[in-house]
Amino acid sequence: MCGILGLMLADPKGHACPELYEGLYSLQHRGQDAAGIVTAGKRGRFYQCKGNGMVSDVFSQPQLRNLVGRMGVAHVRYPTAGSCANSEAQPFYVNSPYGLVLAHNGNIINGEELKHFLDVEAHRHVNTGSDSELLLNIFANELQRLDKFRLAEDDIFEALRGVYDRVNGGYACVAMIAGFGILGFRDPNGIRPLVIGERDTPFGKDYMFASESVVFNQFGYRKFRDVAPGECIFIRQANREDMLDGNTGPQMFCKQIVPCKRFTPDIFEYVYFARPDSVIDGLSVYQSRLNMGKTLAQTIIDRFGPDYKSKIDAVIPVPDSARTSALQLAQSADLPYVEAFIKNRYIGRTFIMPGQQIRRKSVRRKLNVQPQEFNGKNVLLVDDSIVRGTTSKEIVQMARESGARNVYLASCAPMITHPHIYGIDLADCKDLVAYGKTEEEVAAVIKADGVIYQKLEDLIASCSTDKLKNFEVGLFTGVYTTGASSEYLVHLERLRVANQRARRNSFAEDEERDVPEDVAMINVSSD
Ligand SMILES: O=P(O)(O)OC[C@H]1O[C@H](OP(=O)(O)OP(=O)(O)O)[C@H](O)[C@@H]1O
Ligand SMILES: NC(=O)CC[C@H](N)C(=O)O
Ligand SMILES: [Mg+2]
Repeated sequence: MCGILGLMLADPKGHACPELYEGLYSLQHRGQDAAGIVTAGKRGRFYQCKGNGMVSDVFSQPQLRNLVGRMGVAHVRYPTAGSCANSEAQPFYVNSPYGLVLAHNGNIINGEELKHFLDVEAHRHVNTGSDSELLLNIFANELQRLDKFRLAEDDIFEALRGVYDRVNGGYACVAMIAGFGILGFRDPNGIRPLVIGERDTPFGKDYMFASESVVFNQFGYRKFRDVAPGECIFIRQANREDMLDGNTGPQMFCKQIVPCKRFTPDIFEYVYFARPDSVIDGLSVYQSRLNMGKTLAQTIIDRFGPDYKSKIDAVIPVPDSARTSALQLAQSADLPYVEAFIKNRYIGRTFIMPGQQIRRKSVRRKLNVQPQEFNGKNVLLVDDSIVRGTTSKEIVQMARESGARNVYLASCAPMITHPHIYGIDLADCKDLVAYGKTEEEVAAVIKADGVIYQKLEDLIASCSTDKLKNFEVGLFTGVYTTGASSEYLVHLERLRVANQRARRNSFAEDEERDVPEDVAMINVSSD
């Protein structure tokens, strides 16, 4: 679950960079490993700054000033394929044809096949282990095949048809074509989210693509909608004919490239990935989390029986993501809600940090207790999900150290027993605390007096609307929207184990230990 942005300003003298940079801060929760911005200047030249680190680490003011031009794309990365090397920071660039840049959120599940095709048939050089670079090269190859001196909108749509034919997985992408425009497209199942917003200006409309609608609020993009599964939206810079017609602003073209296969957005966006103030596929993430709290309250009442109030003295959220649901749970069950874990606002999300040791340490650095809220009490801790159990083990222990009598843990998500192939970097399903276990066994591992999970049907009901009925829920069931062969799952596991080893050794690829990783065009980040 990376975060992506694309921006085209109507003002020909405008600069997209400041808004892209600010926008990345609103998507920082989607990826903390790397960040990047590429803009296109007036003469079609690209300017880039990217590298490993948080948004605040990667960009300096002088570097940002060098990112000129009214259109650009940007990315924050949480690696799910390839490695954590600097050179895999996005957006990616290829010079041929036309000059292309792409930023991708998702995971491609037929990467090996694509790599073979690009090598043997398309003869395109791929420089990293990133699936996003494969995707960009597939797009480039499809454009190349059209063999046009200058592109028209329909050529882009035609090329994308080829991309949809070849690429399998979950993907939401924004791309930029030098001197021409920006585009956004989404996989045919709508697994990964993408929204487009527009804003009126004296020069025409500004257009912005974003992983989450939260970005639009801060910049005044009042009108926005989801990119449909299988749809591409292309925003073209005004050309000579437009100008002659008096249209100086960018022009928007929408095309359903392939029919929507099965509309199955990733339910984990609602559980954890997204910010509560975003709206994804028409459903407010905040509302879905309130719903989860309500249904989970009922499961808890059923579990503890009619005298549940005598068994639970306080409902305590595990900051940050569980807050909304926990508050609703407490209200629905008429139990006191207590903010007894205090979060250090300067520590990022621990789950998406690379490496188990740093994750474990960070839970303690991130969360601290108000001991009087635990002392002598029976507490119900509420988290949005229990994945590896890193957070749960620590917080249960912290509650006990503060004198809690009984410590129960409730999860807004059901038991996570399978890999999340489109968004979570998990090497092995044995790393999942619930893998092959019952609720009682999970409770024993995390040393809680009881663990209560949301039922899958309740989670689905919490996220369902008139238009949203089906979801990608493979991490709970092992059945994935796009299918996933056992070979792919083994491949993914091997890749991620290798990455974990590389991270431990703090370099990306054994044989390239002494080699500067970044082979890139004007890389302002290393200037
Ligand atoms: O069982 P685990 O492997 O620990 O993973 C689950 C935990 O990780 C996430 O928190 P995180 O700190 O990443 O983000 P948050 O501040 O948004 O809750 C999630 O909200 C759970 O608390
Ligand atoms: N989390 C993501 O969306 C990751 C995108 C891509 N698979 C990468 O690893 O860079
Ligand atoms: Mg959390």
